[in-house]
Amino acid sequence: MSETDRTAPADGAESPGTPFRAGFAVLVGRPNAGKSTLTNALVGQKVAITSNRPQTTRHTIRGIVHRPEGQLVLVDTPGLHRPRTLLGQRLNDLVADTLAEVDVIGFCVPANEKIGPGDRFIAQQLAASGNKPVVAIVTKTDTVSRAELTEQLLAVTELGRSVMAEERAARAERAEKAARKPRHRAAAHSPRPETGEPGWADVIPVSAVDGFQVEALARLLVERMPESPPLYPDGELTDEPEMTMVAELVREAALEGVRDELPHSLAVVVEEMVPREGRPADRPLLDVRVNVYVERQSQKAIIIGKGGARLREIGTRSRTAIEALLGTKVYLDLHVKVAKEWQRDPKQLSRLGF
Ligand SMILES: Nc1nc2c(ncn2[C@@H]2O[C@H](COP(=O)(O)OP(=O)(O)OP(=O)(O)O)[C@@H](O)[C@H]2O)c(=O)[nH]1
Repeated sequence: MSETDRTAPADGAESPGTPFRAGFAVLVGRPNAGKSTLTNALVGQKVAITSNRPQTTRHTIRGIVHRPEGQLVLVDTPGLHRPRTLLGQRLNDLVADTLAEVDVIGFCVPANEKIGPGDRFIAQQLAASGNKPVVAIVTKTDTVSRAELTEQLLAVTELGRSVMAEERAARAERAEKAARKPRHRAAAHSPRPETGEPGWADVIPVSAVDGFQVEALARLLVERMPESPPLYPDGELTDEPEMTMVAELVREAALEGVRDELPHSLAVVVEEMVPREGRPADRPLLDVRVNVYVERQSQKAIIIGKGGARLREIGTRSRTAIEALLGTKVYLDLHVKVAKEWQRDPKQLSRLGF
């Protein structure tokens, strides 16, 4: 892309003297914290796939928020987890890589659930991850009373204060230890002493459902971006390849109404998307071939259902969603395959795009 492509937007909406800001933000939080829904609310169009099952977002999906004063490239990550399987580890690596690349981190904590070990674990990771500002976002405020919200805001603020203070103490201790070792003495002088109250850069309550404070959050995040021309042309909402979004739609439909353990054992790969030949120009048809991978024969049976009923349902539901996404008629060819222990097999993982 040439420099001229990256200059300020043609509408000239920003006021003279105010520098345009652009950069990257990521929303993290435990599964179901409301990250995908908030991404959609900020971007203003459905790009990330939501469902009421945890862990539907395996791929990093970017939404782009355009505002007169700046541009926010939003990366939606999977939930940050304690690693259990290799897949969990991969997800965590993905999260760590993403954190290193962004300008600001939004830490989502739902208003309607007590802060748990999962939240604390993520908060500690964020504190340890270094110098990126972390904005704590209390999500789903429409589900609680004012008093409950106040209580949660205080609890989240206190969580930030405690994890940041612990991290600061740990760093000071490490520096002191290093200073006692003669060969590290020179390096021990370099870290600057940390000043100011430890804690989150900001704490903000939002509701993606009724829109409460979504604009305020967008402004707050844009303010944290570096001065920069827009990174993407106006109007571009996502740069996620269509195939990944199609895979996410099938995955979402396949997870609907099935057992809790299935989400971890399910991967969706779009093998092919090709326009059907010989169709009239005004009535195109897209052939989409998709494989759904499960780990065990028993899981395959769950997906397929009695007499293939569930698979037909999944097909219809995801085809409708894909047609809406791509704006064209779709013929969906859906297959369920068993890929044994794929969660623990690095070769299979990379074949499936993880
Ligand atoms: N009432 C209410 N529900 C919300 C809000 N935001 C999200 N939800 C619901 O909470 C559930 C989880 O939301 P997601 O956006 O999928 O959560 P997530 O953090 O992306 O979840 P993972 O993909 O599992 O990491 C869904 O059922 C949403 O409809 C909100 O502002 N208000």
